[in-house]
Amino acid sequence: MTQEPFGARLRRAMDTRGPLCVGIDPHASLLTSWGLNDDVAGLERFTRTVVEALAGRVAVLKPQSAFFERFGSRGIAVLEKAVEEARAAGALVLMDAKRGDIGSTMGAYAATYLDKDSPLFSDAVTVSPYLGFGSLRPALDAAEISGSGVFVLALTSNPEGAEVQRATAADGRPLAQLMLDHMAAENEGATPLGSVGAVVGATLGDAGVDLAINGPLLAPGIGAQGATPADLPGVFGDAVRDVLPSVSRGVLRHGPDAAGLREAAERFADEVRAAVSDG
Ligand SMILES: O=C(O)c1cc(=O)[nH]c(=O)n1[C@@H]1O[C@H](COP(=O)(O)O)[C@@H](O)[C@H]1O
Repeated sequence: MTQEPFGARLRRAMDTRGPLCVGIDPHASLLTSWGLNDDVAGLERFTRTVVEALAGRVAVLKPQSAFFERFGSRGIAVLEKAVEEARAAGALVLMDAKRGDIGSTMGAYAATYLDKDSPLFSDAVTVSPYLGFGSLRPALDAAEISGSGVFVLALTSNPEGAEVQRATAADGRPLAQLMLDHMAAENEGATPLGSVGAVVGATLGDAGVDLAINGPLLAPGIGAQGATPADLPGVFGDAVRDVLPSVSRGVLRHGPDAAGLREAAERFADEVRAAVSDG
């Protein structure tokens, strides 16, 4: 059976479960504050708690691969299990791996995250286009085949990003705009939403670029990095309805209590709904 495209599945998940992505970022400091050891057993317990509390409720879970990779193969095994269990509970899994390389190597990353037969197969993956948008072609093609999605960095939430992303490209456009225009071309004609998303930080004040890519806009930076759901209309303007806000530490700090995690996620989703309907 052909998988329904990611954009359509995401739109439905956001409508039914609420417009929120919760990041699974097992920082050493969070493991400690949850009363866990900073080891594989702690990682496993932390991840299982988040998945059990939230995978049946939130639209998207976004594990940050680095926090699992730092434990080597046993950390990756925890990540594989989390992806499988979160998807089985109905959450879409966005693997935050931020991969980017020459096209031939990008093919191997695509096989890792976007091929149905891979143990790390996810609903979507984050990638960097700053080796040239065309270097992402293997990932874009693999996503189309498996009905998965690709989130491409455009304007990241960190202040250092601007020196690259707002630099002027050869044709006079800001580099981020050039990338967004490539994304819009990939999503042309898709309904209700394309499967190529952009990453645009919620911390930016006013994005200052044209965000009409007909695809989802992942907005990290809410919570620990200082942005709030109320900032979203100012950053995204008319595109705010396609925004998928992402929160990691702002939710995770309410663990290990499952009810605390759920309440925090619900509160953020409610605040996002209110901000979007006012915006
Ligand atoms: O792609 C991302 O998710 C991402 C892009 C970006 O521009 N900024 C950003 O913070 N992120 C990720 O989003 C998460 C933010 O975590 P918190 O600041 O704890 O909510 C981290 O996993 C970051 O790696």
